[in-house]
Amino acid sequence: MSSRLLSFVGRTGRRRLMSTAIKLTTVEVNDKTGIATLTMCRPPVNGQNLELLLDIKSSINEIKNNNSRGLIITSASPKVFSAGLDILEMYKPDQQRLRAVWTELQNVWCDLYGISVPTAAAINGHAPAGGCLLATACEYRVMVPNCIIGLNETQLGIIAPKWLVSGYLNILPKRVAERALTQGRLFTTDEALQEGLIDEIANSKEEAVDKCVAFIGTFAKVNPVARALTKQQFRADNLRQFHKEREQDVDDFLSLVNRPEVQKGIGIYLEGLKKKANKQ
Ligand SMILES: CCCCCC/C=C\CC(=O)SCCNC(=O)CCNC(=O)[C@H](O)C(C)(C)COP(=O)(O)OP(=O)(O)OC[C@H]1O[C@@H](n2cnc3c(N)ncnc32)[C@H](O)[C@@H]1OP(=O)(O)O
Repeated sequence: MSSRLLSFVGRTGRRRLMSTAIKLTTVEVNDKTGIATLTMCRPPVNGQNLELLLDIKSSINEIKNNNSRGLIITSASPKVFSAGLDILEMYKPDQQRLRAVWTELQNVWCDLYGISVPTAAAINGHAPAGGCLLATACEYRVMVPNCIIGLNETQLGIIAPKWLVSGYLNILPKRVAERALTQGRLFTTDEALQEGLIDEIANSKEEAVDKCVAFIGTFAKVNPVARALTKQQFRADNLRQFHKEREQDVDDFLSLVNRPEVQKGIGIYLEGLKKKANKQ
């Protein structure tokens, strides 16, 4: 949860500042279907800063504990599912915070990847890098047209670690995954469907959510315990490997991000993003 200072005029006529907690995610459970929708709400692009990651984690845990029949993840932004890690967290970073950001990204991934209920991503906008990570941790993906999705880390001079790549490898043939990762390729919606990175295209967010609901509905007559154990069987090796390496992975991430040439690259990339945004 992040906090914001609200200014108001109190009874004495003096202006006061009040700190309020703002959640960057919402969870809504549909009474009829029992399916929970987790919506990311950090405008403009759901950049994954520490606070958003903490809220996603707490929402996944809420869904784990409220007997929901399934989880759909989506975004409140009209054009972007998530732009991935907030690049400002990686540029000239505070070391303790950077460590916490990466640890929470790991937590979000393993909670979403390992949750027993069926999961689906209603990708209602662009989903590069960490956005793609969230989508590929799910069991099903529906995306709106004319957007991009993929792991573009090499374009930023950083390397997606094995646990992050495992979502890709669950979905794409190894050959396609290797080429896409080494190129830092971002797939258009049509290309993503063609390669199997997404399962369906929908014309709107509402249609994407409906298609996710239909996917989760396919398990209605399947024993949920048998389903969950089967899912775990498929995902256990990746999770075991991740837990073995997670601490080393945090150290590797920090030392990579702190390299002067990587800092320089991130700075240039950020400038490019800002220039592009100002031109629009
Ligand atoms: C061991 C090491 C392992 C490393 C593994 C790393 C794993 C994950 C890393 C990441 O997730 S790195 C993040 C990579 N993300 C990107 O490269 C996406 C960059 N963004 C875009 O391409 C576009 O913004 C978009 C998502 C396609 C959306 O385009 P749109 O035209 O709708 O919006 P913009 O005008 O470009 O942006 C609006 C506004 O947001 C700022 N912004 C965009 N993305 C980010 C971001 N990831 N972090 C921080 N800020 C971002 C952008 O600069 C604009 O800001 P203003 O100029 O308006 O202030």
